Amino acid sequence: MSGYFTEEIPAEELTRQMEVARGVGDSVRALVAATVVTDVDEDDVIEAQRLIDAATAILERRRIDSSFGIRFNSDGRQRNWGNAVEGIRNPVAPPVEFEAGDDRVWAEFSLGPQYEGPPGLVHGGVIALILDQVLGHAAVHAGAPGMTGTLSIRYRQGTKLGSMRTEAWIDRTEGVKTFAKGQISTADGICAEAEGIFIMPRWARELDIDRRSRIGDA
Ligand SMILES: CCCCCCCCCC(=O)SCCNC(=O)CCNC(=O)[C@H](O)C(C)(C)COP(=O)(O)OP(=O)(O)OC[C@H]1O[C@@H](n2cnc3c(N)ncnc32)[C@H](O)[C@@H]1OP(=O)(O)O
Repeated sequence: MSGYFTEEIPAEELTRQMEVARGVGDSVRALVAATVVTDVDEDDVIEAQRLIDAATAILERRRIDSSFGIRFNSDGRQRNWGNAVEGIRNPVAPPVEFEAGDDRVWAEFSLGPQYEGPPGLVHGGVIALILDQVLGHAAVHAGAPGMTGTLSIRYRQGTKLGSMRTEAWIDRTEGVKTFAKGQISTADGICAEAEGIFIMPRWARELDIDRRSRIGDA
C-alpha cells in the first residue's frame, strides 16, 4: 500500500523541522479559531483575508504531489503530519498527542470553537474522529494494529468545548480482529464511550512482521 515512506533525516534536523511544522500548524489553528469567533469590522476581515491569501500563495510555491502519508525516520520517530487527529502541521487536527502506559493509551487536549456542533458542545462527528484514533492507537500499542472495521459510539452527555481527556484499551483479540474500548471525558464525567473492531487487512497479512506493524500507524 502506498503512502508509507522510509527516510533518513538526522535526529537534530528532524527536531528542528518538527518545531517549524508545529509552529505553522499552531498559527493556522489559531487563525481558524479566530476566524470563527472574530467580531472585528468587515474592513478588518477583508484585510485579514488578503494576508491569508498571500500566506497561502507562499506555501503553494512548492508542494508534494500526494497527501503527506506516514514517514518513518531511521531514529525511530515517525512523521504523520497530515493526520486529521495527530498531525502537527494539519490545522484540522487539535492536535491530540497520545501517551502510552502498560495497558492503555490516553491524551489530554482541548477543542476550540471550530469543533462546535450543538451550541457550546463538540460535534458528534469530531467525537467519533478522536475515538477512532485513540482506539486505533490502543490496538497499535498492544501490537495488534488494524484498520477500523466497525466503530460504535454511545454519546452519554454533551461534550463541552474546552479541556478533555480520552483513553482507550484493548478488550480482546480474535485472530486478525482487535476489539478496543475507550471514552472521552470532561470535568462533567464520561461524555462518550466507544467500542471498535480493528482488522489487519487481507493485503497486510501477507507482509513481513516489521512492515505489518506499521499498518495501524496513521
Ligand atoms: C500510532 C498511530 C495510531 C493510528 C490509529 C489509527 C486509527 C484510525 C484508523 C482509521 O481511520 S482506518 C480508516 C477507516 N477504515 C477503513 O477505511 C477500513 C475499510 N475497510 C477495509 O479495509 C476492509 O473492509 C477491512 C480491512 C476492514 C476488512 O477487510 P478484509 O478483507 O481484511 O476482511 P476479511 O473479509 O478477510 O475478514 C476478516 C475478519 O474480519 C471480519 N470483518 C470484516 N470486515 C469487518 C467489519 N467491517 N467489521 C467487523 N468485522 C469485520 C470478518 O468477518 C472476518 O472475521 P473472522 O476472522 O472471524 O471470519
